[in-house]
Amino acid sequence: MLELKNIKKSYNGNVILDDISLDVEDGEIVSILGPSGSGKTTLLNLILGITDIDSGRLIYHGEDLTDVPMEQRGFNIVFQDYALFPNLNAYQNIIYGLKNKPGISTKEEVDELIDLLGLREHLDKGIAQLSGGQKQRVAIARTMVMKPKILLLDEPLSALDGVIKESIKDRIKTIAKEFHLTTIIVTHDPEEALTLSDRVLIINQGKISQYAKPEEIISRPDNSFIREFILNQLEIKRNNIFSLFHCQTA
Ligand SMILES: Nc1ncnc2c1ncn2[C@@H]1O[C@H](COP(=O)(O)OP(=O)(O)OP(=O)(O)O)[C@@H](O)[C@H]1O
Repeated sequence: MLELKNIKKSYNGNVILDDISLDVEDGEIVSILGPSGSGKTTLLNLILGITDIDSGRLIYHGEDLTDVPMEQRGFNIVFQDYALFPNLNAYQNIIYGLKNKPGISTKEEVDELIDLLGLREHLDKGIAQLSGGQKQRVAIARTMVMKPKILLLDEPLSALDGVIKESIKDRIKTIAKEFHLTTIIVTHDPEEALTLSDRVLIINQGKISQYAKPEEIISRPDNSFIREFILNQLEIKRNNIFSLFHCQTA
C-alpha cells in the first residue's frame, strides 16, 4: 500500500497542495482528477520523487520514502509527451532501459507485453512513423519492461481520439489487473477518470474534494464542487449527445 500523510507543497509562497492524505492499495487504479492548475501533476511528481515534499510523509509498504531519491523508489512514469527516442525504432525504445538493468524482464516477458499492447507489427518502425496511440503504447511498454512498483501516467489519453482512447483504456486496465500493478493516472476528464479507475481522487485548489469509487462519486457527491464541476460536465456531454439524436429523428 502507498500512503500519503499530510502532504504539503508550496511554490513561491503559494500553497499548491494542502494537507493531502490518502492511501492506494496494491494493484489499484487511481485517477487524480481536477481542473487545470489544481495540483494534479505536482502530486504525481511528488510521488515519483522528481519534486520534493515540503512537509508530510510518503510511505510505501511501511517504508518511509519521503527523502528517498527517485531512482531508488522504483516507481516509473509515462510522461504526457511520451519522451521517446526519435533516433531509435519502436523495439529499441521498448528495451532501452534494460541495457542498464539486464535481466529485469526476460525476452518472453517483453514479448508478452508487446503482444498485450498490440505492438508486434510496429516494432521496426521509427517513432516518426507511429500514430499517437502507437507512441503511447510504446511508451507504456518501455516503462512496463522495467517492472515498476507503481506506474504513473500523466494525461495518457488526452492526445488520443475516441476509438483509440477506448482501446488504450482497456489495455491499461488489463495490464494493471494482469500484473497487479498499482497505477496512478492524472486526468482532467471526468468521464475518463470514472470509467478507468477503481477510485478517483478529486482535487480542487490543492485540497482533496472527494476520494471514492466512481459509483459513489456519482451517487453521493460530497460537495457542490463535485456536483457542479464534475457531474455537470458529464450531464452536458450526455445532453449534447441526446440532442444530436433528437435532431436526427425530429
Ligand atoms: N516548478 C514550479 N514552480 C512554480 N510553480 C509551479 C511549479 N510547478 C507547478 N507550479 C504551479 O503549481 C500549480 C499546480 O500545477 P500543476 O501542474 O500541478 O497543475 P495541474 O492540475 O496538473 O494542471 P494542468 O491540468 O493544467 O496540467 C500551478 O499554479 C502551477 O503554476
